[in-house]
Amino acid sequence: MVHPQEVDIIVAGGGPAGCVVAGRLAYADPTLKVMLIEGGANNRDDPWASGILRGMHSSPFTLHRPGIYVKNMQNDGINDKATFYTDTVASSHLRGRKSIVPCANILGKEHIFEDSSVIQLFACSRWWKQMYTRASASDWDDFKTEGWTAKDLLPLMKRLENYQKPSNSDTHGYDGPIAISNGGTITALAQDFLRASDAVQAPFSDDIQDLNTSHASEIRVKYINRDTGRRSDAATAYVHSVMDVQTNLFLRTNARVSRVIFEGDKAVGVAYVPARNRGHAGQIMETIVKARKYVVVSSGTLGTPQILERSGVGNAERLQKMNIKVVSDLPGVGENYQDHYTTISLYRVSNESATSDDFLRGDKEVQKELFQEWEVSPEKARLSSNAIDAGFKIRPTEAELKEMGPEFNQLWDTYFKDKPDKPVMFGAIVSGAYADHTLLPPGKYITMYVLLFGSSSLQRNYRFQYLEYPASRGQIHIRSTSPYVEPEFDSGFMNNKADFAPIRWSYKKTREVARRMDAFRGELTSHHPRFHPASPAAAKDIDIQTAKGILPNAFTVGIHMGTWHKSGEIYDASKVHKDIEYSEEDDKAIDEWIADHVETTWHSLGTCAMKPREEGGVVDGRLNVFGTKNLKCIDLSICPDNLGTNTYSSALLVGEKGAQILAEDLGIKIKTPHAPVPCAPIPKGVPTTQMVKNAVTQV
Ligand SMILES: Cc1cc2nc3c(=O)[nH]c(=O)nc-3n(C[C@H](O)[C@H](O)[C@H](O)COP(=O)(O)OP(=O)(O)OC[C@H]3O[C@@H](n4cnc5c(N)ncnc54)[C@H](O)[C@@H]3O)c2cc1C
Repeated sequence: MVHPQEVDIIVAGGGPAGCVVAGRLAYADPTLKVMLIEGGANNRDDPWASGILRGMHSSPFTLHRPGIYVKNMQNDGINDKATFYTDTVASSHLRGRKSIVPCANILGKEHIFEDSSVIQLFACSRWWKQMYTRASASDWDDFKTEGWTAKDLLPLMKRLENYQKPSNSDTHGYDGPIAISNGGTITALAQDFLRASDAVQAPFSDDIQDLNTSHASEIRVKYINRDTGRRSDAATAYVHSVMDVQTNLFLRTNARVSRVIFEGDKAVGVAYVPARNRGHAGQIMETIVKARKYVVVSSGTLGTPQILERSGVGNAERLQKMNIKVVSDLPGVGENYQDHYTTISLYRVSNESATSDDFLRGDKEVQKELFQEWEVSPEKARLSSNAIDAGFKIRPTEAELKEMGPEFNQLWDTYFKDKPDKPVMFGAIVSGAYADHTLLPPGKYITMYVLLFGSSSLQRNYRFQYLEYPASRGQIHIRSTSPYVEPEFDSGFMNNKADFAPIRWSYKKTREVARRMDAFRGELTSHHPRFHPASPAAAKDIDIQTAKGILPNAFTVGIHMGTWHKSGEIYDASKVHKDIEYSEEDDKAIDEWIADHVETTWHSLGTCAMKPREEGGVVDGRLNVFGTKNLKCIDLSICPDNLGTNTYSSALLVGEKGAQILAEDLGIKIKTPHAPVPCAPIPKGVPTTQMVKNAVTQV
């Protein structure tokens, strides 16, 4: 079908929030013409976008299979499912290193990763993209905006979920389009992790995503449909579902929105360009689409401010330097960038442990077995999970707080202390090495993945932090009117020395958990701090007995670097572990390791903040861009404050809230339940893209 040149609503950007807005509005009113314009490819029928629907017989790698996610994270110059934003500014505390923030570039954005729901960890966006966590109630209350408290938002949180796990909490929804479950098989290592977590005072809970729990462990919950074993992504759930049953939702992919078109201060359409500028002798060839009612910019924390600036909405002085006509002078556009920190450390586990290592290494026999398992019973297959099956949220104890120093304690007192629902750290176990397997010795691994919410540099919209650490605010701005020119990006990453303390704490804490696991067989020394060899804290690698089990016929086990490797102790099931004691020198080694390896967590938010205009705000509580008409921003860029969570659920929620607001403005009603989500099982010979839930039974 030829797309119309004029519609009622244009949604620019098909990440999770954009998919929700476009799908909800189009389904609410079949007479409303909605166009969704996405810079990346369509995830439907892409065998490598984990999370999509696809014929089951075309390739052993067809992937809506959550276990394949890592491939979408490769920064190899070929993978175009992600955009990699590199800091323009090197961090003063990372020994001059620049950080990279990946961002999905595909419909449903997952989570090219974390949607970037298609990419999420192992599923959408970042390999973590499949991970379901939710912000604490007080995170939303902290927005201090009418209509945005946790209580206001709870019905919308429920509306988006098809929560498939038993729970005693009444905060979940059960007939929404996004399926949430534990995924397929839960590894034995996850249970081992939970027992060990309990030993470090992080007790088990059946639901730590209830908006209030901040210190407990759980079996991890993911954006995976329990019945089909497939990734549950926003594009499939909200957009493809509507396009299967109605004709008023127009999807344009591989199209980059260059700017919003204004008549005076009224948004009346957008101009877009091809995603790749390879034709027309490099000239910029724009296509214009008109919007009769609204233009919604949903291009994410990194994309939305760039579109606004190219359209004349931003800091007037900055725009005038590029000869851009100013529509609204909003100095807050592109400012207030926030994120989270992440570190990972690798541990050896027993040779009998079930991990994803052989599969990820490319062992053909193992791959065949796992793919076959998925074909036969995807609902319980190992590939119907990202192998991140357990995790915890925690807060530091009094003693730990003391050790973390005065700077962190200042943040604690201001931000965390009186809000007991806020965790400081989220930790999880990956049953396998999240690492390049060509660089690892043979054997079985677990990865301890840490996500840190309690940092000063990245939670910089607290007034005391502004005052105290003005250099640490992140920002993203255009350098040119061309949509093809990379922006100027300063994530503000690790520009505050105080951030080392909580990251150091999180390394020590997860190390104690790993050491208490039954499967623990040592630390992969290359993935730990370089402690002095004589320090009692020095990492110890695999014990000789386990090493011999890996290569029983080898002659070199135990020989290393012209000397003998520092072997770990042989496993002793009855051993009572004492916490490792660290000297000042050990802490220094940890800090150097942090400086070299800490990364952002791809939880970008805040660059078009919802707060009063005089405080640098860009949108009001109804998501209208100040100084314009018929223009809204609906994505995580609108968050004025940080959210202590993997942010996909929040992006979906902001999408639901935005759809609700627009429906009210338009005088229409959101329909629930949403259109039937295309789903498996897919009978042989039936084109999968046409399948909807009801049709399955008719075949
Ligand atoms: C690799 C990775 C893994 C992740 N894993 C998880 C996870 O496991 N769990 C979790 O909760 N969160 C995860 N996240 C975070 C989560 O994906 C994001 O918070 C969420 O996607 C943000 O949604 P959004 O709608 O605000 O914007 P985005 O997801 O950024 O979507 C914006 C969309 O707009 C498109 N776009 C940008 N500019 C333009 C333009 N000019 N024209 C047209 N289109 C444009 C982009 O291609 C993108 O599809 C992950 C993120 C990444 C990057």
